[in-house]
Amino acid sequence: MAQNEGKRLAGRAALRYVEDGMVVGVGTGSTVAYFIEALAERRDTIEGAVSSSEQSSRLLRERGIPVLDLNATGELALYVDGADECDPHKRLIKGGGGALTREKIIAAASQRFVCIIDPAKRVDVLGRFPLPVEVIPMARSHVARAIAARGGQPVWRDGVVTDNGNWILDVHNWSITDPVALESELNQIAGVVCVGLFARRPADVVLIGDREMA
Ligand SMILES: O=C(CO)[C@H](O)[C@H](O)COP(=O)(O)O
Repeated sequence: MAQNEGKRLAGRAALRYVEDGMVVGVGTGSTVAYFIEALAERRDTIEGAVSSSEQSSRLLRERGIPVLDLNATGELALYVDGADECDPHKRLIKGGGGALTREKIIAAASQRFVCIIDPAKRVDVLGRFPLPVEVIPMARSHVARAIAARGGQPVWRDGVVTDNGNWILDVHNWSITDPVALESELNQIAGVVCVGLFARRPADVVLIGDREMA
């Protein structure tokens, strides 16, 4: 299956989790763009969406879907987002699109996290995709040294500024055998805003193309 077709199928398949009257949490990326396209067909039946990025907010508004403030909506029933990697325990690497912090906030505030991926995103062990870490700009070198001391190879995503005004380090060559422990450990480094590991709060449902992962 071509990768884009897998993304399109997954984006559409997530519609079956959308219920009337919902406020839907919406992630970021090319797979999510397909979901937003499908969600537009339901725009008259839902209340609106909470968006994880300026990019998704723009797409939602273009499709006539109201973008709501998470501070006003309370907890959400559903969050739909893509991922860069997914292991057999539904733990994820996210943040290839740079929206990891807002994505993690919405995932934490949602009862059900439906992750939509194409088959190429499945891995046995996380870490082939470089792990994104959002950092406060003045802490970039400090965090990079701390990560290097733990065996990772951080590379600054030079020129990229997140929606929160921060920078991103992409950590290469890490075979992440204990993602829950690593997520906790990296969160302790001063200057780290968010780690793109979604292991402490994994996805609840993973749709690979239009098929649900067991
Ligand atoms: O985490 C993300 C953005 O921060 C995306 O979900 C991830 O990068 C996958 O993107 P795509 O659907 O374009 O392959």
